[in-house]
Formats: sequence, structure tokens, C-alpha cells
Amino acid sequence: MFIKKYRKARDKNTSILVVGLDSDPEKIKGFKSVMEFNEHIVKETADLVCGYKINIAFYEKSGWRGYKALEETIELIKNETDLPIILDAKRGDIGNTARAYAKAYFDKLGVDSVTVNPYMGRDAIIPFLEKGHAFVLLLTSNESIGDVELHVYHKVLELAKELEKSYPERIGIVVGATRKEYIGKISNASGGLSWLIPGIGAQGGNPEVLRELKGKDIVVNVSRAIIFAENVRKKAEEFRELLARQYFD
Ligand SMILES: O=c1ccn([C@@H]2O[C@H](COP(=O)(O)O)[C@@H](O)[C@H]2O)c(=O)[nH]1
Repeated sequence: MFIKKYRKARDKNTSILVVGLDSDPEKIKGFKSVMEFNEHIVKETADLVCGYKINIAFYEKSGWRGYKALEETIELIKNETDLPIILDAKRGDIGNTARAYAKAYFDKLGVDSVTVNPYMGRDAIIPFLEKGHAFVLLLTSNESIGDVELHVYHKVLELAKELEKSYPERIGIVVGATRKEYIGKISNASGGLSWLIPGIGAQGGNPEVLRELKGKDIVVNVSRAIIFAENVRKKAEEFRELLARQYFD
């Protein structure tokens, strides 16, 4: 179960860092394949993180070869570590289609959590909660949140909390670290929901926001700033320390 694996890894590694395996085949210079690149990243970081997040887009862009690399990467993480895997797929569709996605990701791929787009409401979310854990998009890290999310995020928060009653410890929210002005307010209202926080590193989000989230189950994703660094381990150590100082101290 995602939350149990996450808490165990967080406490063992004193880390709330999740490394994002956004292993764009066009950027993995010096490696023969995405799989070889991912093996290197996992070997360098497994004792510094509380999990991995894999964004499916960077695998789908290579068709079946990318999907094969995705499957092999998940197998590698499961065989070599006890760390939870979040699949960043941002799915959201009618019930029977959502059930098909949930089956593909939890039963076939074997990930622990999936990101879900809540725009279509509970039918699009529940199939994921029935099989595993889901993070629903609440207030994302990108510029254009004013177009839609700012108008509805409080509704998404209400819905997530309602679903949490039937699916305790199986639902969380995605809030960008770039959303400093909203995080305190959302934290106060978020009860026992877990948090996935992207936006630190390449997007310039502020790690100080983590001070508002002490005691909550949070994972902080950093992708490009770690995986494409010259010294991956050193960079992961720096981010682990930076985040830990805000959250654990
Ligand atoms: O609000 C969101 C939701 C998801 N993401 C994803 O997280 C990583 C961020 O990568 P960086 O290289 O650390 O910027 C990426 O997979 C995004 O698709 C997000 O950035 N913001």
C-alpha cells in the first residue's frame, strides 16, 4: 500500500524527496537506453528518497519501446528497493474507462499510486482508489491555473476529503510548490490527505512552503534538476537536505 511504503521509506531515509524519472530519450546523453539511464539514477539515489515518480509521457513518446522501458523500470525499482512508485499519468475519464486505466496501472504495471485529473468528478477517481492510491490535481505548478483551477480547487478539495472517508489513506492532492500563497490555507483544510508537491528545482518553486506542511504525509518531486545533473547523487543529496531542513527540523 502506497502510504505504508512511503512512511517506511521517509523515516528510514529521512527524506521527503521523490525523484522524477522524466527520462526523456532525447536528453539521456552518454547512455545506450532509457533503461540503462534509469538504472543509473536508481542506483545513485535509492537511499536518498522516499519514492520515485514516473511521468508516463516521456515513455509514451517512444511508442511500444517506451512502454517496455516503463515496465522494465518499474520491475527494477520493485526488485531492487522497497520504495513506492507514483505513475504521473493525469488520467480522468468515465467509469468503465477509468477502471481500465486503473487495471493497467495497478494490476499490470504494479505501481503504488497514480495521478488523476478530477475534472470529470468522482466516477473518474473512484476506480483508482478501489485498487490503490491516487493523487488528484488540485492546484498545479504551471502558469495558467487562473484559467480553471483557481475557480474550482476548493470543490476538488471537498470532493477529495469526502472520498477519503470511504477510502482512508488512499487519496492525496497535487499542489505545486510555486503556489506559496495558497498552501497554508489548503494545508489547514486538507485533513489527512497526502500531498504530492512538484515545482521545486527547474520550475523555481519555494521549498519554504514545506514549513506549512509539517506532520502531513508529503512527497516532493524533483525531476530535471536531479536526473540531468552532472553528479546525480550529489544533487539528490543537496535536494534531500534542503527539503528535510524545512520539513523535519
Ligand atoms: O502541477 C504539476 C503536476 C505535475 N508536474 C509534473 O512533475 C514533474 C516536474 O518536473 P521538473 O523537471 O522537476 O520540473 C513533471 O513530470 C511534471 O509533468 C508538475 O510539474 N506540476
